[in-house]
Parts: sequence; C-alpha cells; structure tokens
Amino acid sequence: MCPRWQATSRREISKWIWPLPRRPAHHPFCTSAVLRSAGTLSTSVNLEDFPCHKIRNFSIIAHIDHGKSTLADRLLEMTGTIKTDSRSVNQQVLDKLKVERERGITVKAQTASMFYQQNELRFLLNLIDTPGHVDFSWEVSRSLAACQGALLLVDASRGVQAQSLSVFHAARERGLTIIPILNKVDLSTAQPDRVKAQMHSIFGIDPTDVLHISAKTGEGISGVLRAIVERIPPPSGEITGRLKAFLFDSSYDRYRGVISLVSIQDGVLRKGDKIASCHTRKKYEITELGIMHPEEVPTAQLLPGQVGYIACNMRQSSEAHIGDTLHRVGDAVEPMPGFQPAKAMVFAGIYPLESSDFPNLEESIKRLTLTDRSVAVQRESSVALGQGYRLGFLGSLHMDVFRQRLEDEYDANIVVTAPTVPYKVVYKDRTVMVSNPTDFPDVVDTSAHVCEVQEPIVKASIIVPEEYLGEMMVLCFEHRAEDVDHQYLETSGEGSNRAMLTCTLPLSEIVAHFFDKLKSRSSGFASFDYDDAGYKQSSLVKMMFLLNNKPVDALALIVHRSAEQRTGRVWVKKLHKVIPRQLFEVPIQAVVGKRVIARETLSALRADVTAGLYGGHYERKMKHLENQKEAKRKLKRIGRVDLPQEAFFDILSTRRS
Ligand SMILES: Nc1nc2c(ncn2[C@@H]2O[C@H](COP(=O)(O)OP(=O)(O)OP(=O)(O)O)[C@@H](O)[C@H]2O)c(=O)[nH]1
Repeated sequence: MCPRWQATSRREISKWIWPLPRRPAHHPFCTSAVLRSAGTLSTSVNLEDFPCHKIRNFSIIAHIDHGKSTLADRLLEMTGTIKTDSRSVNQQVLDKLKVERERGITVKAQTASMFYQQNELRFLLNLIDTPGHVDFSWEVSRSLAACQGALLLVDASRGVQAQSLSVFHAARERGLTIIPILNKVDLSTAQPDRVKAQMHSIFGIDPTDVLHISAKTGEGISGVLRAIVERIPPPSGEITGRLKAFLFDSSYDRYRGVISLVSIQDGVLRKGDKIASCHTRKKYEITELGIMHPEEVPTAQLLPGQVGYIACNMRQSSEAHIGDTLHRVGDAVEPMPGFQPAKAMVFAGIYPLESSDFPNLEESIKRLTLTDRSVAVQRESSVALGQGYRLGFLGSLHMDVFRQRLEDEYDANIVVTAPTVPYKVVYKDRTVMVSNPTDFPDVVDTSAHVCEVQEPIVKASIIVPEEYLGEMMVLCFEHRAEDVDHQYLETSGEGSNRAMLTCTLPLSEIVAHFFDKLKSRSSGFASFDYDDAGYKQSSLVKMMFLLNNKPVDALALIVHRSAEQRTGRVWVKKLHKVIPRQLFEVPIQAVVGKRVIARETLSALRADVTAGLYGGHYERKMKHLENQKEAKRKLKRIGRVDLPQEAFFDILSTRRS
C-alpha cells in the first residue's frame, strides 16, 4: 500500500473516528448562552437514594406552540434545577440548538432530570420535552418509549388541534398515563370550559382531571408536579435482575464519541462495566455515565427506572441503534421491542455553490448527520451542479431546519434542489425506489417494461372552525384529495364549532406550498397532521428542462400528468426570468418524453461592438458585426449556456418557496 495514502487515510480516520481530541469545558453543540442560562446547580448526585418507587418518567406532548418548552422551563425552575431568570420568562432551556432558539420551535427531544421534594419524600423526575411539528413525530414516539406517563398540553385559547390528536393516540397506544393540562389560561381569549368539553368529547377525558396552568406566569405549576408524582406510575425494574438498558436516543460528541441516552429496565449500570448490544453484538466498556440535569452530570451508577446518558467508546454513530437493548457481556437477555426506523419522506440534492467546496460540504454533512440520525444520506453527482449529496428527510420543515443548521453551524454555501418524494417504479421483474427525478423513466408505458409507477399517499386530517370547512375542501381537491370526509368535533351552541376534515392526499402535494395555503386560506386557524398511508398507482411523468436543447439534470421534476401543462409553463417563465441573456438566442423548453410542453426564448444579448467607432467607417463597422455573428454562431454550435450557480440558486429557491 502506498505509504502516502496510508498516512492520509489514517489522518482522515483519526479526524472522524479515533483517538478523540481533548474535550472542552462545554458541550460543542450548546451555545454558551444556553449553558449560562441553564445554570447547572448540582455536580454530584447519589442515585442510590432513588429506587423505582421514587422515580417518575414522563414526556410533555402537544400540538406545536401549545407551550411544551415553556412548561419544561417552569418545572426545571420550580424544582431548583435551573435558576429562575426574572428577566426572561421564556428561557427555553431545553431548546439547545441555534435553529430552535431562532425559530422558537423544538426539533430535537431533550431529556432533563429533576429532584422534587413532596412532604417527606424526594423524587427523581425525568422529563422529556418533545417537538410538536408533524415532521418530528418519530422523536415523540421514541421519547414515549422511555416513559410511563405524558403531560398532554392543550392551548386554552386555540383548543384541540391536529397534532394534539396524534400525540394523544401515540401515548395511548403505548399505555401511558396521560395528565391532561390546559395551558395559557392567562390569555383573555382562553376558553377553558369549552376546551375541556372538546377534550371530553374527543379524548374521553373527564373535565375534572384537567389541570389549569399558565406556563408563562407559573400559575398552577406546583399542581402539575403533584400530579406527576401522584398519577404517573413508577417504572418497574429489578435491581438484582440482569442488566437491560433501552437505548432511545443518541448524539455525537467529537471528544467522547457516541453519547447514548438510555432507560434502565433491570440491573445496575456502572462505570467500567462491559456491555454488549443485542442489535450489533458489539462489545463496549462504559467510560462515563450520568444524568441530564439538564446538562450532563456524571454519576457512579444508573439504577432500574432511571434515565441517563452513557459514553462507551462507541466510535460510529451508526453503532447506536435507536431501540436497541444493551446488556452485560455474557448475560443472555430478551431484547425489548424496538422502533420502526425513521422513514425519509422528502428527498433533495444538496450541492456546494462552488464545486471546490465539496470536501467541506461532505465533512459538514457527515458531522451534522451524527447528531441527526433520521437523515438518509447518499452521494450523487449532477452534470450541472457537480458532486453533491441526496439527502432524505422526515418532511419539508426537517429539510429546511437541516439546511439552516448546515449554513449556521458549518458556514456552508449550498444549493438545494427541488424536494421530491420517494416513488416506486414497478418493472416487469423488479420494483425500484426513485428519490431522484433523473432516475425516473422517461416514458411510463405499460406495454413496455415499466408496468406502473406508484406515489406515496398520506392520510391527512385538518381541524378548522366550521366557516372555513368549504375552503379547506376546495384546497384539498385542488391537491388531488380522495376519500374526503368530515365530522364536527363539538356541538356547543356558542360561537363557531370546529370540524375535522379527513382525506387521503399524495405526499408530493403537501411538501411544497400546501401548509402555507392552508394557513392563509383559514386565516391561521387550521391545523394539519398526516400519517403514512402507503403507495398508490398514479399517472406521473418526468419533466425535463432544456436550455439551448440540452437537458439540465438538476432541474428535472416528477409531476402528475394533470399538472404538466401548468407546471411546465410556470417553470419555463421562471427560468426565463433568472437566466442571464447570452450572446446567442437560447430556447428554454419543458419537455415530457419527446413532447414540448412549454417554451420561452431568451433573446440574444447584442454587444455593441461598433461603440468605439465614430464617423463613416462603414466597412469597419460591418466587419465587426460579421465577426460578432461568427463568434455567436460558434457559441451556439457548442451549445453551452452560461448558467451561473447563482441563477441555479434563484431557480431552486423559488421552486422551494
Ligand atoms: N400567554 C401565554 N403564552 C404562553 C404560555 N405558554 C407558552 N406561551 C407562549 O407560547 C409560545 C410557544 O411556546 P413554546 O413553549 O415554545 O411551545 P412549544 O409547544 O414548546 O413549541 P414547539 O416545541 O415548537 O412545538 C411562546 O411564545 C410562549 O411564550 C402561557 O401559559 N401563556
């Protein structure tokens, strides 16, 4: 082997894998502001004082913006886990990522352990704050697996919304004890009785069980802590049993490798213990363990029912399989039921704005996907954009958050291609998943070897005041909805009642503009949720865009046949607007198979080659013009359209918006 290659390779490996560099004082993914505001109080904790009956594990679940992170702040403050910051009622301590703080949304579930004294007893409460947006429901479901209870928050002014339903059912399916809570009762628009009646009719919740709080002002928070201890059952587990630790989340620390969050089912886990994974059969040694309080606080051990972090020389994040059971080496244990792996619903190509930046982009993507395990990654190349990656996301918000994190945390200058969903192409002898439009067959002809194409379908539900129901139906039909149905959620005589509209929609119809239209056409009142509903045969075509008769692969689209004319015309017009004029005439065409669907012509830029000539030099003028014509003819023959990357950026960003 070439010694130089060996050296580079080792250097390369050491950058990624081992040995890990010295660890700084702060976790690299937390901003110092977060750490300051978190104000970790305790540095050593003896977990032996907390057997199962003194532990409560719970998640906070709700529709987006109903106040989960604000409630988490108040609980951490009331239990003395963080300092009360009178200047800021909205610390959002558990929203650690910059993108979360900027956008005011949670995208990653976070765990925090708190100590709470009730009467003579001291309890260990393990809280998991979950995201509310439908794209991150995978985070919610795995968080629930580590809990025995859930706080279901409902905004007292907005009432039950679409994701309130989905998270309620997810918690119910797992058999968790649900504590229903009405939040934002301080608002003048709050309608507690009406919302409690909704909760009763939709979830069957007894109105007397519902707690009233304001996570903002702190009203009612002590009642929540009492209810957690009194209503949520403690975890069960045998301290003398064989070690079983359930791995439900992981992150990557470049100094210590993979950090896994585990919930101990049975047995005791200590530093130095030799453990093995049921999934990969690989063996590890625990180098560090502890609880999140809310930052990492090392402890001597983790006991049954406790939730904490472990570092164990795990070098690749793929080794930490979400849903895995860890056990002591040599002990045979029955693995616990795992999770369905995250399923990418939206794919897009990500390319550097400057091709020479590809190595940096590659490194940034590798690092970022170590902290976000739900992204599917595949290398690809495009004639127009060079080397890049095709990434799969859980939804378009997830895609946008990932893009922002690449830009914010890694200073990446990138072009993101139009999002596409994964299609199934059924050939006579095999079925192929296609997540890049260029791989889609040019012609879908049932008499040829492509039997059919199928697209992913979702079961959508929209909750909206009844006066917007008609408008929502129109919107759904515009997006190829089927099986449209509706039901009223309440029957109160006062004010407008709310209805739930359900239908099936092609996933491709909701990845681009659907959510914005839904919000604007319902004046912001509609909430939307969806669930995977499999695949369905569909009449889809591949649309290519030709510039000067040459296809531009990065612009290819898969569209429904009913929308081909409209889409072709719209995009040809947009291309016409953003492509700079060339020295020759450029036809811009949208084609499906051999059919031209739409065309615009970019007129030639006529440089005034005679500008420097004065007076009557007629022959010289003609000569210059002839030379110019010849040069243009040559350029056109070469057929190369000078399309700067910025134009791509414009085209692709307008496609997304
Ligand atoms: N008036 C009032 N506002 C509140 C209350 N609780 C939360 N809010 C506000 O509601 C908004 C959303 O609160 P968050 O805690 O971020 O909501 P969330 O459910 O964590 O949001 P996601 O994580 O994005 O799903 C913020 O502006 C909060 O300040 C409350 O009790 N009263």
